[in-house]
Amino acid sequence: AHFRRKTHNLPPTIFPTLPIIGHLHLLKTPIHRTFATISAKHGPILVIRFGSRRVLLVSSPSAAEECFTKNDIVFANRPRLLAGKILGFNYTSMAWAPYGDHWRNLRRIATIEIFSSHRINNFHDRADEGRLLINKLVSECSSQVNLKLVFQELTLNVMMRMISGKRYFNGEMDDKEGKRFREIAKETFMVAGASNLVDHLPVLSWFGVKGFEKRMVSLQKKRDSFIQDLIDQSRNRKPKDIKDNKKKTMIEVLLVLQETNPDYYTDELIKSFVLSIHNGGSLRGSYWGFYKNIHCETEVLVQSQELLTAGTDTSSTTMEWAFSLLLNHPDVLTKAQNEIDAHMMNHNQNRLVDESDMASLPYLRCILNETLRMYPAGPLLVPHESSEDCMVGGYHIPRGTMLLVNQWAIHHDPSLWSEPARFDPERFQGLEGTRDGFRFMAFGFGRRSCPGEGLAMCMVGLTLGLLIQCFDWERVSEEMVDMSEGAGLTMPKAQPCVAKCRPRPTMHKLIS
Ligand code: HEM
Repeated sequence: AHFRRKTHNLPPTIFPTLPIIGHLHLLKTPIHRTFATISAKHGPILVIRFGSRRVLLVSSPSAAEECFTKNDIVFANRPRLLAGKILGFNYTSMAWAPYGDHWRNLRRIATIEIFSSHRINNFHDRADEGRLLINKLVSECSSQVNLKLVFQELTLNVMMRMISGKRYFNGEMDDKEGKRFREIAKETFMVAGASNLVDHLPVLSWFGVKGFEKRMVSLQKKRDSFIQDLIDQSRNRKPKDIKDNKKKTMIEVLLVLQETNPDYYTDELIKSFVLSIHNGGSLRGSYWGFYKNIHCETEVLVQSQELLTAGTDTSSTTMEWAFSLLLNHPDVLTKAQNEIDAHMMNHNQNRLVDESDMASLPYLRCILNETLRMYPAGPLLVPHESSEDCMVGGYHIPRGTMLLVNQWAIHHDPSLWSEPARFDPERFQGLEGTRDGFRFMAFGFGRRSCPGEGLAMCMVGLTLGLLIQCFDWERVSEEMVDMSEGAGLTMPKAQPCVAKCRPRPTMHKLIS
């Protein structure tokens, strides 16, 4: 059943709404699919309840457009969820900060000091990580390659090199510090796994919730002290690095700012900044735990996020989906290989692709866009919250409403895409960039959209380009790669992508 509350002109809702938990009982994983089914039945603008929290669920381009254009400032706030309090440094990190001066300043620093193309180009070498990856694959080629691990380690190395100049996987850092980092990463996975409780909602007890909170707090302490150590080390190294402007790490950039304004650029701020950057896309939560929190208020939604694995999570998951699609569509893989070969031939060059080639490889970009359409790493974006009353689709939306934009539903709407379930990179031919109005926006839109977009596209594009250029790839058996989505809000693959590769004969010289 479905009705409209004419009196207040609120959007339609759905029945039944249960006491305390609201509509939480309806939520089955993968949650973006459940929401898409609900919206297809009841409409693209709906109000549902997560316990006491009012949630606006939007799943059409025109409604999304209204939220992120005329109402962009109103929705630029974030809801205060438990994870934001604990992992988001009491709501001071970029992703969790309420809309206001502090958030604006973080975004401004990030835009200029971290994500400007000048900085992205000068941060510690992603191409170098690419080459190390090729070496690793050449030596592992005889056996099957677990691409999930390969991509996770690569993106962790890239992000940590950018942040602190260090790499922690495969190589030099097999010391105490590397071990500590890898342990934190592992624990993050465990906490993430343990808290994926949506299936067990009815049996959750207050103790379960408290136990989880305790684990998050303890994990956060370890991350905090890890980053503090990195800051202290950088502080000791600083004078000589400052001169070498090009090779400054992110921590060093922030330490220079600390000198000019120590009261604002405290170590706390640097830590929250580092973690929210590192956290990258996973702010939307690599998973959400929904619980019935009987004890406290009637707050029932807890969004959790990974930190140390997370900035990497969105990018590495995107790489994994892209590669799985390519393994299942060898014709597309060959076409991408031909494009890279032709590009090199046209320029009379015999070298590995680098980021500067990306603009000349439109088909590779189509593959990325089509991957992000089918498997957007933030299928529901990150939750927003309205800071004032506003109107969407002619409905009245009260202040304090949490906004979820189901971009997965928009990306799979058959009235917007022909055969949405088909992998068809050609459909993006001619599109420059990563946005197609409001029907395709894998990085969000407006003030709160992803600041890491440029970096992510470089990192994912370069990695795929190198692997396609250097190796021939095959599935491990006749069977197609399993494409099921695991439980979680960053759209993880249920099964890790495993493949076989062989260096291409024409590339032997270059990669040996
Ligand atoms: C393929 C990779 C990625 C995808 C698909 C992605 C997507 C997104 C999306 C959909 C949002 C939420 C937008 C909204 O709230 O409406 C977001 C936010 C964010 N992303 Fe990304 N992202 C990716 C990679 C990264 C990387 C590599 C970084 C950092 C290095 C990053 C940093 C952030 C931050 C800090 C926010 C929060 C911004 C704010 O609240 O002001 N992302 N991302």
